Amino acid sequence: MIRTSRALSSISSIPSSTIPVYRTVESYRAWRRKAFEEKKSVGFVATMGALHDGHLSLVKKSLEANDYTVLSIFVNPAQFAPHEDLATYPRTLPRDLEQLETMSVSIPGFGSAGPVVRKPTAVFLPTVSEMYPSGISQDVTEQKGTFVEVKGYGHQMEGKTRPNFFRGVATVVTKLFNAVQPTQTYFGQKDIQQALLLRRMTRDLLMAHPSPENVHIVPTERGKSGLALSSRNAYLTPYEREQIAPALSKALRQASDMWSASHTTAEILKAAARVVEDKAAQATEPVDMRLDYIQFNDPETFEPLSDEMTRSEWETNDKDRPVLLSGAMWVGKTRLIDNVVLGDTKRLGVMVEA
Ligand SMILES: Nc1ncnc2c1ncn2[C@@H]1O[C@H](COP(=O)(O)OP(=O)(O)OP(=O)(O)O)[C@@H](O)[C@H]1O
Ligand SMILES: CC(C)(CO)[C@@H](O)C(=O)[O-]
Ligand code: BAL
Repeated sequence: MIRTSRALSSISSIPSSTIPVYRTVESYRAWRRKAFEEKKSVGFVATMGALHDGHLSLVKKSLEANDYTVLSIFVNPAQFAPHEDLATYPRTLPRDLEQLETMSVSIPGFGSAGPVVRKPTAVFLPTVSEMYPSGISQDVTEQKGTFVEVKGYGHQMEGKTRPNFFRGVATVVTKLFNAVQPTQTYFGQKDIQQALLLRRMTRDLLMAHPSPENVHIVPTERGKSGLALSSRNAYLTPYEREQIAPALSKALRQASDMWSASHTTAEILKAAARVVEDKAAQATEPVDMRLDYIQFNDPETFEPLSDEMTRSEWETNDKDRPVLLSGAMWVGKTRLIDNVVLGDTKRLGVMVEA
């Protein structure tokens, strides 16, 4: 086990934690060098904090497959548009560290060796100036320095409503990969376009840490109502969370059934929009809910399927290729997203559920 106590000693404002917390690339790299020397694998989960069971499912996958697991917590200004919620984004560091401290997985030992218990090994918690040495503005026209764009794949789906979002994500994740140097990394299916785009980025940039085949996608963790867990759910009132927000996953489930029954995408999207409209009409408390989009998209190009496309026709063209069915919905000022992969999820590299 690598000794890391020095990592904590210079940090006064960080809650005390049994997991070493690194605030600088330099201090983290000293630890990472030793892991390289020991030939230990390092799994990595990138987050913006406010951890929930969705994040923890990614950490669990990493613990199961790697000697060490590193999680980053960084609320990245570059992926928020100036009018978005950077200032109010939930920040719950003490609780995040507590949750990580309670996590462990037991790995069966080989031969006479007993089981090995693995716990999260390190948290990377950089400051904004550490991540953006040239400074960072949320206004793209004022930005200076180096940015990463995955051209042709960031303007559809989520990118339509959030035009500079993927530029901000690709930039920060490139920096995080350069700093953390992971062997394997884990992203959530909830943000499916992000995960697929980042895998493409590792391929286009010839990355080795991680290599594209080591960018894993973990299925979406949901509450009992079907609502996808998300840090932004914290913005919702209990009524919105329990009664209103689940309309999005309900609309997607119905759309998925209609796709199986080979309706056209146009028919399905109309019916899906009605699920959300009906929920708004039936609300017993004043709510402001609005569908942003529900779409069927090609998982390779992210382009929308034609209005007349049906499952039978899609499968005639390319039998095993999955389709992305995704959506976004506003509940007041909170924007929620969700998706379902139609067809063989394994072909997109989505891991099977535990
Ligand atoms: N419900 C979930 N199931 C599985 N993975 C998830 C889930 N929610 C988030 N993740 C994944 O966790 C990683 C970090 O996400 P992030 O910190 O932005 O949390 P989030 O809940 O997605 O926040 P937000 O509400 O801002 O979308 C991403 O790879 C994301 O896809
Ligand atoms: C990948 C990520 C941590 C980059 O800031 C963020 O977009 C997220 O949490 O999904
Ligand atoms: N999970 C995606 C992060 C964002 O919406 O900014």
